[in-house]
Amino acid sequence: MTYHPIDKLCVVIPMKSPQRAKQRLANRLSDSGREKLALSLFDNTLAFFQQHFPMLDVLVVSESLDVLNLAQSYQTNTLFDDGAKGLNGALDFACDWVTKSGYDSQLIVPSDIAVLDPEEINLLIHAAQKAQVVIAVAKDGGTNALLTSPPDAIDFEYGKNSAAAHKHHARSKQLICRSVHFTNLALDIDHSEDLEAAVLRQPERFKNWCSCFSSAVKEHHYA
Ligand SMILES: Nc1nc2c(ncn2[C@@H]2O[C@H](COP(=O)(O)OP(=O)(O)OP(=O)(O)O)[C@@H](O)[C@H]2O)c(=O)[nH]1
Ligand SMILES: O=C(O)[C@H](O)COP(=O)(O)O
Repeated sequence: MTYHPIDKLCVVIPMKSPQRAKQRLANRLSDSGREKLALSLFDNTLAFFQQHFPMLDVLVVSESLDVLNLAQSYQTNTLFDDGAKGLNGALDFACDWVTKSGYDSQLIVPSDIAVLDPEEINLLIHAAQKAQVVIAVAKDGGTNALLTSPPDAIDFEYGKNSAAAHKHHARSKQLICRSVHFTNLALDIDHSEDLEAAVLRQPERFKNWCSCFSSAVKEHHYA
């Protein structure tokens, strides 16, 4: 098995405009609730990398100037993408920036992971020493982290069952690919059940969105 050292790594965080985020929660949260949830998860992601991985450069790609301003307050690099080509288009644009800026590797982390765990990120980076593509699989078969060396090792195909699609791309290019299943990294917040799972892990942090929870969860945690 080839040893593939990680030298210069850039973390890429895509974030759509909060106004159009968390659509799958539209039947459970008000518009301002969805916006606040998206921004709170994004802010938590920025704070996490600043606190636990200050040695890593971060790039935020978004069509929202408010999002890019918030990112700059955490001293990240920022890239405006108009969002016309969706998540994959924004990531192609970001990947181009990362490659041209001389990074050897890229770690894409969406801005809606409920609980980020430094140990899991360290394991992911460690796995990339022996694989050009490392995929942290989401609870629904999506891709919740994607570490590629070089950054443009594979095409991005985020969407339904993207973990399998990314694995397929890596295999078809004869790249070494590792899929990992981490408890925290698997939980991005898409549906109300995901918020319920998040509250079991961090009740205080997620209590503001309890209007979204089933009454059983509310009674159990906030009686
Ligand atoms: N820059 C950018 N980021 C995006 C775009 N679409 C999605 N994202 C980000 O990609 C990650 C995964 O997004 P999704 O789960 O598809 O979208 P979401 O807003 O979290 O939820 P839904 O609206 O319910 O799909 C989140 O960090 C989003 O903010 C886009 O068009 N541009
Ligand atoms: O992981 C993906 O491919 C996209 O982010 C969509 O997946 P999701 O349904 O888990 O958000």
